[in-house]
Amino acid sequence: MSVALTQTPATGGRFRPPVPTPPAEVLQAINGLPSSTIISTRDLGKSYANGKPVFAGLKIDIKTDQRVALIGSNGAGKSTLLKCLVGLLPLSDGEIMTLGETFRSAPSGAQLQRLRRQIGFVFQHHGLVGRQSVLTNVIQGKLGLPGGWRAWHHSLAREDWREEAMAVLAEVRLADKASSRADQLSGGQAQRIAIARALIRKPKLLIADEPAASLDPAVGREIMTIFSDLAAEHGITLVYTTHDMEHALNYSDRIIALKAGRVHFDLPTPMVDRQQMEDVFHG
Ligand SMILES: Nc1ncnc2c1ncn2[C@@H]1O[C@H](COP(=O)(O)OP(=O)(O)OP(=O)(O)O)[C@@H](O)[C@H]1O
Repeated sequence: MSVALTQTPATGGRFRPPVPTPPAEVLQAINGLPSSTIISTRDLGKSYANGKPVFAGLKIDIKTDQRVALIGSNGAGKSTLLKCLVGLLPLSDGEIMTLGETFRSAPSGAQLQRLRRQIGFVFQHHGLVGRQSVLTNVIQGKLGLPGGWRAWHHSLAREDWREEAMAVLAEVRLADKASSRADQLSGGQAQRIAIARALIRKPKLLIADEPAASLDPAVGREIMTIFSDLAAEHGITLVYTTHDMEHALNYSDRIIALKAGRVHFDLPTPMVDRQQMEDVFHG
């Protein structure tokens, strides 16, 4: 415990070797977070068909309501890990518990369905249907939920879903675009709609893979602010990948760094200094 608590917070410290993860009660005391676990992994390993391990022996525990930045240089395995955690990619080794579903290799069909109902996804490319309206795109976030066939078009949707869609559009400050075609939006606006489409599922867990990577710096900061604020406001656990140090430092409660197939550090964000970050990307 003393190792973690004596780390120099924030900027400018000298490089130190990988730091052990503080115990759960220390993380909780620092962040004031509840202690229920939303994701827990044991000895997690993943190799693709070429056999080369992307990572091995990973142990990660994520508590509810945390905003977690998963960082690492290109090819470090961030996207692979994120997809494994939610059952979108099969594991090679180990075990995962996500949202109460425990699986090895891959979740069962029923587990996957339960997971998908509780998770919102946002990817680097927004994946909106360009020729459809913003309102329809947001309502399509309900696909896969009970009665989800009504989400194919806003004209089929239940009245309360249309109201929910307008409410989440207001939260991303784009209610005035509800009837615009999605292909008439800027990249930043489209990503805000993708966030609204994830939020309408009322997810417990929001997964975002490089959500700001293809946006210019100012718009990227705006998107990260929306993510971080909405997750905190709605009590949604947010796990996002980034290779932007500022996006990791400014919008998370906790940073997990992957390097050379291992967890290089796993710390509350205020305890991470810039030199440690530099070492992840350039060391
Ligand atoms: N479908 C695949 N088949 C084989 N190898 C893959 C596949 N997807 C990813 N990889 C390899 O796995 C490693 C990790 O890739 P991954 O995309 O998870 O990293 P990342 O940290 O998200 O990278 P980036 O920041 O560039 O997106 C890389 O070496 C990549 O080439």
